[in-house]
Amino acid sequence: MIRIIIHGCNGKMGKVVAKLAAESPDFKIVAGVDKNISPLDFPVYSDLKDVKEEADVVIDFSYHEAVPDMVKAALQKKLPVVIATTGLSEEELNVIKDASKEIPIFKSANMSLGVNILINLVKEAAKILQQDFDIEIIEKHHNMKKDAPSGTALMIADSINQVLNDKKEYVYGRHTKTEQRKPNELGIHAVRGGTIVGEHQVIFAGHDEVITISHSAQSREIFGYGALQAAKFIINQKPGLYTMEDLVKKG
Ligand SMILES: NC(=O)c1ccc[n+]([C@@H]2O[C@H](COP(=O)([O-])OP(=O)(O)OC[C@H]3O[C@@H](n4cnc5c(N)ncnc54)[C@H](O)[C@@H]3O)[C@@H](O)[C@H]2O)c1
Ligand SMILES: O=C(O)C1=N[C@H](C(=O)O)CCC1
Repeated sequence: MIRIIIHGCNGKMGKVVAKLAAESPDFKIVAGVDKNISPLDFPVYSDLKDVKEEADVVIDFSYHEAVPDMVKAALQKKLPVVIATTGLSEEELNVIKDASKEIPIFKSANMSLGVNILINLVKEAAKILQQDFDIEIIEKHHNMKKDAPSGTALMIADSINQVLNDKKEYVYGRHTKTEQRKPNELGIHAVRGGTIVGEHQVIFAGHDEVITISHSAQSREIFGYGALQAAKFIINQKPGLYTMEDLVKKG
């Protein structure tokens, strides 16, 4: 049985992870950490460094500013970490990279299998269509989401640039009255409203034809399930920074 500490346990995703873990014989939540220490079915602390329970892994769905201290505490405790939180700054990402020299860290802006398959399809399409098609990404999420654009939209954009030798320049939420679109632009647009779980559309627009590759999350459970699979994977790895690609490759 894998013993888990949930960082961000009182949030929407923290609660989904706790529910899925409680339904499985493979996982046990031994403690939670949140700045909101409302009681749950397991002990809740305000800081990972104060957690007394023995654990095998930390799963983090919290807020970008909370991630560096969480990673430093995991490093002290020599605990592997699964990071799902998005909106991380360069500085925060560097803390993760440094820590991954000493502990195994899994990080993905989208824990669903479907989005990771979408990324493979988008990379292939981008290679084939790069000359004649403009690429734009539209993402839609619920009105409680703090970061925009989504971590997933940025991950998709980066994967396109990876196969196109960094030739795309990101343009966020385009608004102009004087300038037309340049061919090297990659537009990224964020919509926020209601309870939308997560929608990503990658649009390849050519002359008189449009190809759209899209993913629609129908529940938060797909992210929670993916995070638990990532926890199972990361506890057996050497120190390093791992992604969904490593998990999918392993099968
Ligand atoms: N990678 C994925 O598949 C995926 C899926 C869904 C959400 N997310 C990301 O996960 C994060 C959380 O999403 P959510 O919808 O659960 O948000 P949420 O706001 O519902 O929950 C975040 C929780 O973190 C807690 N928190 C905030 N600051 C903290 C701090 N300094 N220390 C400890 N706890 C703190 C909050 O109190 C809250 O309970 C977001 O960044 C979101 O984009 C990622
Ligand atoms: O609900 C959120 O917040 C989500 N965030 C991730 C992102 O920013 O890409 C994944 C989808 C849900």
